[in-house]
This record gives sequence, structure tokens and C-alpha cells, in this order.
Amino acid sequence: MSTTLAQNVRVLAAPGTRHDEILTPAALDFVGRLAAEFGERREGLLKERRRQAIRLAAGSPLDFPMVTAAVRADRGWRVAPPAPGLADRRVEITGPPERRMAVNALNSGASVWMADFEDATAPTWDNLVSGQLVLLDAIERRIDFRTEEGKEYRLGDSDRPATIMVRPRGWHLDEEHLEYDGRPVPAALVDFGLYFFHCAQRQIDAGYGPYFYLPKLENRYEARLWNDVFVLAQELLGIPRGTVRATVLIETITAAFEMEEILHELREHSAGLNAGRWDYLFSVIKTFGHRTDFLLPDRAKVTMTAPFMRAYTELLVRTCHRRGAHAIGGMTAQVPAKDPAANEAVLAAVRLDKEREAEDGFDGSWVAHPGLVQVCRTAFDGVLGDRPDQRDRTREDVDVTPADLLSVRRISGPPSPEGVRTNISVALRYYAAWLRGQGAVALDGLMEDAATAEIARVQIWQWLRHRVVDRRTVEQILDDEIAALGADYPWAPVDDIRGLFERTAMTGELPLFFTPDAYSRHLVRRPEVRA
Ligand SMILES: CC(=O)SCCNC(=O)CCNC(=O)[C@H](O)C(C)(C)COP(=O)(O)OP(=O)(O)OC[C@H]1O[C@@H](n2cnc3c(N)ncnc32)[C@H](O)[C@@H]1OP(=O)(O)O
Ligand SMILES: O=CC(=O)O
Ligand SMILES: [Mg+2]
Repeated sequence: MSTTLAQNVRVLAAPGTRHDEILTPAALDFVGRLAAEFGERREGLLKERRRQAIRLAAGSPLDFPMVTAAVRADRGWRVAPPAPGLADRRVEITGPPERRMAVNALNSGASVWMADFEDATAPTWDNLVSGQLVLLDAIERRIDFRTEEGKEYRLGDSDRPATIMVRPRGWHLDEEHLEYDGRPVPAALVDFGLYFFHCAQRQIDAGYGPYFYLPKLENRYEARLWNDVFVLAQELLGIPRGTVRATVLIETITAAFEMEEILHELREHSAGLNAGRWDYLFSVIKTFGHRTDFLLPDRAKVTMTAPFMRAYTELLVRTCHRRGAHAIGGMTAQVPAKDPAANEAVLAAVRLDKEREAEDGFDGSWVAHPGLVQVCRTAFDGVLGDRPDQRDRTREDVDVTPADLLSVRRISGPPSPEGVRTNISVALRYYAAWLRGQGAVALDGLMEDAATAEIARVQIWQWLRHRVVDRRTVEQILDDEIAALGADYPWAPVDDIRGLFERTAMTGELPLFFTPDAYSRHLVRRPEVRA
């Protein structure tokens, strides 16, 4: 790089153990360049998100865009071919980039490890920087360690360890511990930039590449922004254009109307689409929560066989395969149970979900736990056999209309009393974990992360808004559940948690995400400032 920007980049946090290996002047300079180039465009896109939300709330119809009809009609374009390590993706394990879980994930027998700075990570500064160290150490194969209790964690010798894909935070979040020109750097550029700077060339040298998952996109312009970030990042580090690969999560209702356009924008770097079912459901409620025909019952009743969810996954497979892209399935909520009989039920639920995805044409899917790798693999082996994928199944039989994607009315209805209590209890317990720095937890046998917690709190908001639950009932349950939380988790800051719940679930105007509020009030720490 010819000139340095590092003097314009400031770390606003106390130095932690080995942070200097990640926060080098050259790495900060690189992140600063990305912020300088793309910060304003990202601001503009966030404003456009707000405008679109207002238009939709005012009744503007959602449809496949007219202006891009030619992109959809043109049968001549396809995405880049699968990159090394991404040809066979039948099982992808996800989890935060935490050292112990990283070793377990890489050894799990999954095809891919999706190292997650988004839904599964509470973005404390230390979680983020140590997550980058974990990735660096994993790629350098120096991640082995022994716990204080003497348990050994060693990377296995498999000739097919899981390929690493990294999910940076979404466009909506700021990183308050890193400033460029006096303003917080977009969190997405911090997570992407630090990983790319330290690990892109190392991954190429190891026979793989810098691979990403892109969360919470709302439209094709946000995909274009990512593509431009990739182009500049590759150029700055002298990495050939087209080396990056990225799978976009289709996990907002507006993105479902632009799947083809999103693939098209990223086509030279695309590694397909993933059906991010939990954020998708959250997005549907958030976007149309004010409409009575979008009133949803208990979360447990909104399954992947609900017609609007099926329309979304069917369209995703068809769109991907038409363009030569992988279609990757979503996360089953159940996690393994200690009790053998209960665990059989968990495995049966996961098997059913993965078999349906494989039969629908998905090329692979996600699991949340090493104990679920085999059941997912078996489900996909049953359909794929020795083939790496089923991209040749173009699903021309699928015909999904805008009305199908929005056909929520067919399962709409009020909640049960247990559904109300469960959502309040899950949101509170998840908030407690998150404020403590843990972004994914098992609660009542289900994996809960930022996406599922968002569903819990927006459902309460929706039910209050439509008066299918009265405020007094919610307040009473909240009192009970806060008392239970204080008893079960004596360390939990119950007043903070209650305040967060009231602000994110019980206000007239729904906050778009709970994380910016929780982050800026509770996770930002500035004990010391250094340049
Ligand atoms: C909506 C979405 O975005 S889904 C994607 C984002 N969410 C996620 O990635 C969640 C991933 N899963 C997890 O974080 C965990 O499985 C949890 C928090 C749900 C449960 O974790 P635990 O309570 O530790 O589960 P459990 O006690 O059964 O773990 C047993 C072992 O498996 C390991 N393990 C559990 N999940 C994972 C995982 N996803 N990756 C690697 N190792 C794992 C644990 O570290 C533990 O290892 P150890 O025996 O060496 O200590
Ligand atoms: O990120 C995945 C989801 O389901 O949300
Ligand atoms: Mg998500």
C-alpha cells in the first residue's frame, strides 16, 4: 500500500492477550481503507432499508423487481464454479469462533465449519479479536491446547478437515472499539477485513481460499456492496480477482424477492445461497407485524412445512440450481440431549428435516452440534450418493409467486398461554447469556441464538400490538420470569435484562434489531484509549 491510513484508525479498547498479533498497523490500515471506501455507501443502504420498511408498512406491495426482469430472464449467466474445499458441502457445522469449539468443529467430520461472528457471537471486543486469533491459529495448525482440567484439544490428522467459512456481522452493526476518522467502523468490515488481511493468503497457500457467509442482506444493492468490497480487498493484497467465495443467507423477506439478482451481483464470487430460516421468520414478522393477516401463532407451530416457508425454500433451490450455485439448507433447532430416549427424539427430528431438504434439492445443510453431523450426512448421502451435489436438479417444476411467499394467512392465529411464556422466558435467558458474552446457548433442548431470540421478542411485540395478549398478562409473566432468572442465574443483571426486554418487545415502535441497543449500552467498554 502506498500511503498509510493507520493514523486515522483508532482502537478504543484496552489491549488484550495477543491482540497485537491481530491489530497490527498494517491490518488496521487495511480495515481503514475499506471503511474509507465503503462507509458512506453502507450508510446510504441502511437509510434505504428504513425507507423500504416505511413503504412496506404503508402497504406498498412486494414483488419481484420489474427493473431486473432481464437479469432473471437471461438464461446465459451462471455463478463461479465451486472453489477448492467447497465442492461437497453436504454437512456444515456452525458455531462461534471459540477455541474449544473450533477444534471440535474442525474435527467433527463436517464438510464446512461456518465460524460465526453474527448470530452465534455476542460481539464483545475480546470475543471478536480472540475469534480472529482462533481462525489464524486454526489455519496455521497451532490451535491445539490443554484445559486447566487436563483435557486435550488437538486438530485431527484427517485429510479432509472442515473447510472454513467466516460469517462477519451484518451491515446494521457498528464496531465501537474501532474508529476510522472519528467514526465507528462498520462491524461487517472489521470482521471481514481482519480475517481477510491475516488469513486470505494463508488459506490460498493451504489449498483453500477466503470464504464467507454473508448475513441479513435485504436487497441486491447490499450484495453489490459486498462484491465491491471483495474486489478492492483482493486488489489491495494482490490476490487474484474471483478468489473469494461467499454464500449469501436469504434470511429477510425482501431478499427472497431478489435471490436471482443477489446471485447475479456476486456471480464472480458466489458460493450460492443458504436458507437462513430463523432470521427469515423474524424478518417476516418484523416487516408485516402490523398486519392482522401476518399474525403468527407460537413459534413451535411455524415449521418449515408452513406454505410460506416452503415457497421460500423451494424458490431458493430452483434459483440456485438454475445458476449453477449451491443451495444450502438451514438450522434445525434441536440439539442433542443427554438422556438417550430424548436424544433419539432429537435425532429423529433432525433426520426428518434434513431428509426433506435433501429431497427438495438442497446440496447440503447446517447443524449446530457435532452430535448431529452424522444424521445430516446420512440424509444427504441417501440422495447424493457419491455425487458432490445435485445442482443438475434444476427444479423447473417449482413455480413460486409473490402471493406464495407472503401466504402467512394460511397458518395465522393467536398464541397459546405457554407460547407467550416461552417467548418471554427464552428472550430473557438469551439476553442474559448475550450480555455475559455468550451468543449461542441451549435452552429447553433448543439452540437459541440472536436470530431465534429476535423471533421471541418480536412475537411478543406483535401479540401485544394486535391485543391477542393483554399488556397486564405480559407484565405479570415478565415479573415471574425475571424472578426465576434471578434465582437460576444469580450473576444476571436482571434490571438491565428487564429494561432491554421492555425496550425491544413492549414499545409501540419496534426496534429493527435488539443487538444495537444491547451492544451500545452493555458491551462497549472503553477503559483506556490508545492510538
Ligand atoms: C440461526 C442461526 O444462525 S444458526 C447458526 C448460529 N448458531 C450456532 O452456530 C449455534 C452453534 N451451536 C452451539 O453454539 C452449541 O451447540 C450450543 C451453545 C447450542 C450448545 O452447546 P453446549 O451446551 O456446549 O453443548 P454440549 O454440552 O452438548 O456440547 C458437547 C460438546 O460439543 C461441543 N460443541 C457443541 N456445539 C458445537 C459446535 N457448534 N461446534 C463445535 N463444537 C460444539 C461442545 O464444545 C462440547 O465439547 P467438549 O465436550 O469438548 O466440551
Ligand atoms: O442464520 C441463520 C438463520 O436461520 O437466521
Ligand atoms: Mg441468521
